[in-house]
Amino acid sequence: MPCDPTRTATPAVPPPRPTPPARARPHPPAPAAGRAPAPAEPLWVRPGSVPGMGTAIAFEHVRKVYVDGSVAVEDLSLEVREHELLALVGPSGCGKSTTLRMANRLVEPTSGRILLGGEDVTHADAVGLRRRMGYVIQHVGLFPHRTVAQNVATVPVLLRWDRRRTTARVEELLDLVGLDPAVYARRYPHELSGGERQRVGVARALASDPPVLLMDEPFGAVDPVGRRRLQSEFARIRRELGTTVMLVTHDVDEAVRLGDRIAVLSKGGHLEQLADPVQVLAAPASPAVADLVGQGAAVRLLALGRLELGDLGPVPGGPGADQARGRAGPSDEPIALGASLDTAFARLAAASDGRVPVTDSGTVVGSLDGASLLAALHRVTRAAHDDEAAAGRTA
Ligand SMILES: Nc1ncnc2c1ncn2[C@@H]1O[C@H](COP(=O)(O)OP(=O)(O)OP(=O)(O)O)[C@@H](O)[C@H]1O
Repeated sequence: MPCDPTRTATPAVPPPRPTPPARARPHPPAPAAGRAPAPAEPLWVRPGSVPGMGTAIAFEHVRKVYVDGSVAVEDLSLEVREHELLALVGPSGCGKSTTLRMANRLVEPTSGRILLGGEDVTHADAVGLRRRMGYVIQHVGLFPHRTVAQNVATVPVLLRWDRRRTTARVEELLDLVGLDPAVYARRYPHELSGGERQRVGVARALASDPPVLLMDEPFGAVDPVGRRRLQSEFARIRRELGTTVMLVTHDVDEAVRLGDRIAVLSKGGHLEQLADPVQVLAAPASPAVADLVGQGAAVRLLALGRLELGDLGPVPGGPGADQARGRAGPSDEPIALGASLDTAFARLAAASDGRVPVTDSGTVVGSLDGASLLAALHRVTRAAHDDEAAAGRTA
């Protein structure tokens, strides 16, 4: 992950945030027994929000040429919507990290404009800008001689929060990322596993509740199982906080699992496609995207598609049903309408007779077999093609 060597990612003090909306998070985490009471003001003020409400970050014709003449990003225009997670994927060296680092000016753009919440920050004070954005990188960069609690408290201390508020915040964050403060707060980074260090890095980046979080291969140093767990926990945290996230990853599965939208880049920061995960998988906009999503696209789509009524065969035992095969046996546990297609696939594979009853609010509304699963997959793919075509018409 190359960068301008003169620049650092020192977290610092964010400007005051606007008064939170009255619709604060409905269930703030309760402080654990025996801990310092939570301060009167809510620690989490941003409710989980729907993406697409406005533009959080806009890149306008941004270009980066490094001092040795390498053109990392030729001419990139891209918008990150408020509250969405935009995943940047693409082959090694295509300019993902450069793009991310231009957002917080760890790398200075050569030309073009970058807007944060509508404000042109291309020439704003870079340190001040970084104070408004969390930043998580693969090798977390925890301070080795500070405890976990001190690491997480880095920004609150810079913000001169009082001790009680800082302690409450640190404990809340550690709870949030699944590390028991009683066990972990006093440990040092070398006393943690890679996955635990990664969690501390995420907690530290979230400590001041930044509206925007930049993440560069944040789970890259973790083994596949731990990575999967971290991803789902992070997805949950993000849903709760409504943080806007720009995530760089090599891992298409990670982009599909976490991204509201995916930006596929090719060499020179060329934007090949910017679309939701289903569209990228089912309707790749160019051979470069098709190449990136590869042979696994159909399997990945299974995880994204949902079972709908129109996909189903007749109700087992109902009119028109194949009576010989139709009735659900005790081992054929029904599956709910709206279940993900990969769950449906797994259930079907285990079914005693290749058919699974499907229920809606407890009532059997149809049955699932191989043909219906295929129909569902085709439906998802067709819809993605239609959406992509519509996007092309309006572009
Ligand atoms: N400080 C630098 N000086 C010169 N060239 C650089 C510098 N940083 C990056 N580059 C070049 O810019 C291009 C884009 O690099 P960048 O790190 O943004 O790509 P990437 O897509 O994040 O790659 P990876 O996935 O391998 O991390 C590459 O060709 C790289 O060699």
